[in-house]
Amino acid sequence: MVGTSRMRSVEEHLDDILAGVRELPVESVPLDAALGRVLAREVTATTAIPPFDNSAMDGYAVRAEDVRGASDTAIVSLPVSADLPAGAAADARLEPGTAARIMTGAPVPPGADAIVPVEHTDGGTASVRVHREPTLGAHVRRAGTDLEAGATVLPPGVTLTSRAIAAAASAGRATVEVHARPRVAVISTGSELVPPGEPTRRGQIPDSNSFLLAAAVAEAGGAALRLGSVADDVDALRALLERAAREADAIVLSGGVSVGAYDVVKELLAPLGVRFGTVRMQPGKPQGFGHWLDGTPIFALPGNPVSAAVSFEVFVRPALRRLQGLPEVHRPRSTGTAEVGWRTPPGRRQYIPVTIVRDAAGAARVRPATAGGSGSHLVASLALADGLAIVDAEVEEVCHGDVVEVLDWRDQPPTA
Ligand SMILES: Nc1nc2c(c(=O)[nH]1)N[C@H]1C(S)=C(S)[C@@H](COP(=O)(O)OP(=O)(O)OC[C@H]3O[C@@H](n4cnc5c(N)ncnc54)[C@H](O)[C@@H]3O)O[C@H]1N2
Ligand code: MOO
Repeated sequence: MVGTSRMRSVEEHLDDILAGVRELPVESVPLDAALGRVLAREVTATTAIPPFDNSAMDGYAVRAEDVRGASDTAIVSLPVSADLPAGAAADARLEPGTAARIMTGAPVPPGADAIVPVEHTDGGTASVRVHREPTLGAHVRRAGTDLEAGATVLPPGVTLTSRAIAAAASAGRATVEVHARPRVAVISTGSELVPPGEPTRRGQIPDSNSFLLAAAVAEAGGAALRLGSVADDVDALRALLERAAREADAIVLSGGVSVGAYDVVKELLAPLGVRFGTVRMQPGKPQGFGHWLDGTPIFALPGNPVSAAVSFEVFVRPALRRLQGLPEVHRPRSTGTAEVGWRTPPGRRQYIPVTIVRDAAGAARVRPATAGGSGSHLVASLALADGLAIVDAEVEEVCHGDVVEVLDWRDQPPTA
């Protein structure tokens, strides 16, 4: 349990979250709707791929021995005994001493063991003059050379790309079994918030978090339901949460989790068993996680925009990947060299937005992206960041030339 007395580690809080979410059910979707979805059951080939021996060239199917030695000075002439366009169903044997005109993709007739490309002939239709000898098996694409019938085309857990969808189609599948896409309700809390574009009076600011978090949900493969912002009012928040729980598989809130007098998120949710506490990280110190009355997981993230972005990356994104049945919930990490020095908070792991420049060999150089360093309110300059540098709690200062851990937002691109 997150105590208010003791700061927990990032890992402790994340373990709680991952233990508190379950893979969503499996559904069957047509290939047209499969992009970005996570495969739940393996796809096997209904037939061999390719399903039959076929020609890789427009030309003539022959018995290689019938045209052995053919050259510009020793032209071999054969009668054309069949015409086989792609899609031809004919399966008559190629009679010795004849050629079948054949197009790319058409089934190679039994008995033929080489294709002579049309360029090596006179292109005749009644008979054909061959002026180059093919090697045995030339330009014949054998059945099953891509995959044998029954073989695994795609294993469970893969995110379906355009290439993976093509593989499923070629395996004779019209639908695939995938995990449901998590529907995630996003709610900002705070009486100071107004929808972007509307006039603000002193004290008010545009709600950026609900847009940040909804877009981040989509980037993580979920379907966001952005319910906007709600004032610091318990009844209004309760009504919105009831709707969110009905319509979504998870709820992400921002704001109202610190120690302020109007932190309604805590006021409403703590009595329901949602656990609030502090995590040894910066930004993102105050965190809440638990479940609504019907079991819908609720993430209560801090309201500062950089804190919300970092908290989503560190806690919500892994959970959304778990809900989708992805085997790896973490984004890959690498390292980078600090191009400038910066201060880090004592006793808390720092997640600082950085620009990342890679040299030709892939080595990364990083520098803080937000002009004011790691200030958790620096939402505008957050847009300049390529990722986060992660600095251990024990480190008090990063010096020019130090190697730091790097999480690159450009790695593991959106699942949809
Ligand atoms: N006395 C203390 N005060 C604070 C502490 C603390 O330990 N003791 N912790 C600070 C830290 S760290 C953070 S992070 C914030 C978290 O506060 P809340 O989650 O309660 O968030 P709010 O107070 O509602 O807002 C904080 C900040 O962010 C702005 N904000 C909120 N929502 C949005 C939004 N949707 N779009 C754009 N900006 C938003 C809000 O206006 C505030 O400026 O608490 C510190 N305080
Ligand atoms: O921890 Mo707060 O999240 O610094 O901004």
